[in-house]
Amino acid sequence: MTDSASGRPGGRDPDALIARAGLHGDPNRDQHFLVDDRVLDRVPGYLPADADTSHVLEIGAGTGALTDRLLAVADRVTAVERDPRLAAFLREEFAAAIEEGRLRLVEGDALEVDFPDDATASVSNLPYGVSSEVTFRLLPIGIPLVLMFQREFAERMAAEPNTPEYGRLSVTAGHYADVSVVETVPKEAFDPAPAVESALVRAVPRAPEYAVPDDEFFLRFVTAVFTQRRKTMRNAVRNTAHISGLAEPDAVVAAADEDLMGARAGELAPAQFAELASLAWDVGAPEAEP
Ligand SMILES: C[S@@+](CC[C@H](N)C(=O)[O-])C[C@H]1O[C@@H](n2cnc3c(N)ncnc32)[C@H](O)[C@@H]1O
Repeated sequence: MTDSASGRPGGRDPDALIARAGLHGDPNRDQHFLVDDRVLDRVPGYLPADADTSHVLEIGAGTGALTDRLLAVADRVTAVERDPRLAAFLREEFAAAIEEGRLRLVEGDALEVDFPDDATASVSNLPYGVSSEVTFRLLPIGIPLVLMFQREFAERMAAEPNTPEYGRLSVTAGHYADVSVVETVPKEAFDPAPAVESALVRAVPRAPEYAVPDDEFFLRFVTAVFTQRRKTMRNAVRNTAHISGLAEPDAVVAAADEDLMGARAGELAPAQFAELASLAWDVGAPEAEP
């Protein structure tokens, strides 16, 4: 593909896009545009080889540098952008793709707009201020994701038990998908440069290797006990009933395996949380709304 506006080989030049948009990224609006062509060109390739790219969803399209690369691999792209100035620019810059029905631009907040029902994958350089909320809107859809995060967040998402990074985020993200960090990205790859390094994560959806009686309760239970990660599970289960919604936390502690109750949350594998959450569901009298 050639950048029709710049004549460069490859996708549209990210610096030229910013110049044409005529604005500077505003960090207060989570605007850090990816300007390293090599990174941009690699991003869509992190989708699994067998991913269906018929309809790719992009959150936070900015000046469209990634949108352009997505249009090169996808049949259709839906791009969400909250900033009206960027949305207006994208409509002009990508008028041909919009006209052809290959690009749909949704101007609005990614936390509020409806995502398309038939999206087959999402590839996004996320607005970091809402990356967690957006990710937990995307994960339950069950499509492959390639998402850029702050590096620390990415590493927490992909962490294994018994590491400092392992926590609520690792277990809850891992409930929906196999999560891995596929590339770390330096600050200089962005304009303006963010305060911290970034990383690209791939999430491949799959059913968890354990069963839980209720997804919502499982996630709530895990969230609750990790608020007391320095305590034994025995104390964490007892002290966090107001979060997990357990009316009878002592009954859970009494019925649970001694070894599990003596461990700390950071030492338990997802399947062990599932075992405990199932027990808690049966004997702990969870309330619907804590
Ligand atoms: C990190 S920039 C990425 C821009 C572009 N995709 C790129 O890679 O250069 C995030 C973009 O998300 C937009 N944004 C910020 N908050 C948003 C929200 N709540 N909903 C939708 N877009 C948002 C910003 O205006 C910005 O364009």
